[in-house]
Amino acid sequence: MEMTKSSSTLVNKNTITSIAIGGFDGMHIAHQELFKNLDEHGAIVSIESGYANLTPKIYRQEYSIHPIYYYVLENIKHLEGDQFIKLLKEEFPNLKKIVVGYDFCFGKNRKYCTDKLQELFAGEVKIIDEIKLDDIAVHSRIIREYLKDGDIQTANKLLGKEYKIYGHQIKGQGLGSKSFVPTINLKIKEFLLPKEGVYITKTILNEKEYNSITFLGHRVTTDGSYAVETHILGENIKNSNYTTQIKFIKKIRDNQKFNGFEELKNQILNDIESAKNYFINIY
Ligand SMILES: Cc1cc2nc3c(=O)[nH]c(=O)nc-3n(C[C@H](O)[C@H](O)[C@H](O)COP(=O)(O)O)c2cc1C
Ligand SMILES: Nc1ncnc2c1ncn2[C@@H]1O[C@H](COP(=O)(O)OP(=O)(O)O)[C@@H](O)[C@H]1O
Repeated sequence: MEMTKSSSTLVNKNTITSIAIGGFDGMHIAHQELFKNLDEHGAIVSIESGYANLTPKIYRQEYSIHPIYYYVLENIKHLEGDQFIKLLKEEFPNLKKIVVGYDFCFGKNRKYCTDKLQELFAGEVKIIDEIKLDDIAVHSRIIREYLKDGDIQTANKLLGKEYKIYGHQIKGQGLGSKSFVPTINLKIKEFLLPKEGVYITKTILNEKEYNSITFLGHRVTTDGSYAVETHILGENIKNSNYTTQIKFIKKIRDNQKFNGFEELKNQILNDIESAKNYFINIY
């Protein structure tokens, strides 16, 4: 049956018969493997540690058709095993099945793991073996490391999608259009930012997706401040109030200090050529 995306605010918890439990920052391919084991009345129980920065809470539902219910780790981490199961049964009275990964632990001092879950829960417990891709274990902390290294392609493989951040447009130095190329300057709050450098990206503005190039880093050649700036390839777009989304595809080069604006401008024009060639070759 074709299922449509359901927000947890619209789904009655009484209808839920299966749940997957975890942190789910990233909604990566291992998380998706858990979700495949849910039935059509399945839900995601997301335990919020406060550290999520790949898919912060309000951005997570986009990546699953199953409704997500959020619980704050601080409020449940003291529970003994039986109290945790009791809570789940109170929350989801018709719960028949729980899906977790091989490393799932819960409760006081994380002393209850999958064996205890099987012992304490009267229904079915499905445990997913460790998911790896090309011998790399798929975990949000591993994906964060690849992003911090600028290895977007590996991060994207593990995510099963292009890493995407959301930001608000802010005013830049006003140098871009005059001395370089026009850019949209962004303020990014909740998302992990990849390593400083220049990236091939796609930018979504007002639901339209554009090919783009994005600089992240300290503007060591101009004012030294940290910036996230996107240039839309082949278009001149005015800054606007739209929330902007950036999808990362590939790093072109590291951040660099240039001897003057002329050199920086020449390099930016080269970067733009590389990005355009990339998009020509994939289509
Ligand atoms: C594709 C691209 C690459 C960039 N690379 C660098 C760089 O390597 N080093 C640097 O200091 N600034 C770099 N910048 C940032 C420029 O310094 C910045 O665009 C300029 O300061 C204009 O800023 P404004 O938009 O706030 O006016 C780059 C910008 C773009 C669009
Ligand atoms: N590589 C993996 N293979 C199998 N299950 C996993 C894997 N990564 C996470 N899980 C399971 O997914 C759920 C969410 O785990 P979480 O700790 O939020 O993920 P991560 O390890 O990526 O931070 C847990 O039940 C966990 O056991």
